Amino acid sequence: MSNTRLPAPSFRATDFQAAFGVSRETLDRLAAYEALLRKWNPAINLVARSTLDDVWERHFADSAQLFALLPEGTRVLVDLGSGAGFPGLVLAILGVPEVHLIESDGRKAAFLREVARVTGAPATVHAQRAEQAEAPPADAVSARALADLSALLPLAARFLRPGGICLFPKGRTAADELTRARDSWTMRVEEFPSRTDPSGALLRLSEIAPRGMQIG
Ligand SMILES: C[S@@+](CC[C@H](N)C(=O)[O-])C[C@H]1O[C@@H](n2cnc3c(N)ncnc32)[C@H](O)[C@@H]1O
Repeated sequence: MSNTRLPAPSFRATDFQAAFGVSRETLDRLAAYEALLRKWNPAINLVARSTLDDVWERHFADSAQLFALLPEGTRVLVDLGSGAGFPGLVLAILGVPEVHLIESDGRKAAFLREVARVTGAPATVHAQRAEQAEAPPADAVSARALADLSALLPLAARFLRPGGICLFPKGRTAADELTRARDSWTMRVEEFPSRTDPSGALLRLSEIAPRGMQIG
């Protein structure tokens, strides 16, 4: 995918295509996803109504920008607290081969299954809490807007293979969350600017281990 800056405002499908260089087929799958989101949202509140007219930027582009941060050869991605599918389901549509979406709300999980069915995305939905769900060892774990880093890391550690990485988009609290998390965890931290949230940061964490334990 190319890495041009996002145009604004009124960011639409054509802008998404220009920004990420995706194929016509991928764009069509995302358009089908958007249509389902609009259809289901009034009944089950998948995303804030105020963001529905801005899905291509606030949700699709915000998720898609993580694709370029995945290590080469990433096969299995586990997305925690997927909600309406951000970022995990977008990353499956963009080409991650095996994505596991973990979402404890049964109605949201049903929506995720329907989007995966309609778009053919390689996503398996687990209608369970992340504390209980099982998935194959993950090359990468993602989560957006689920929890503070100190709560996220033990959840992510349940799924990560040795040497796996975490991708967490964070808002302006990123630095404070990192400081607190470092009390209990050692990790390599890389921070990238968010292309959709000027006050946010994309955290890529690797070499993650509880303090006092050797890295696997
Ligand atoms: C604030 S929403 C964020 C959804 C999505 N990641 C996004 O950014 O749009 C958090 C989601 O996580 C789910 N959730 C909360 N705790 C969870 C847990 N322990 N395991 C799995 N899902 C959980 C909620 O049902 C909700 O859909």
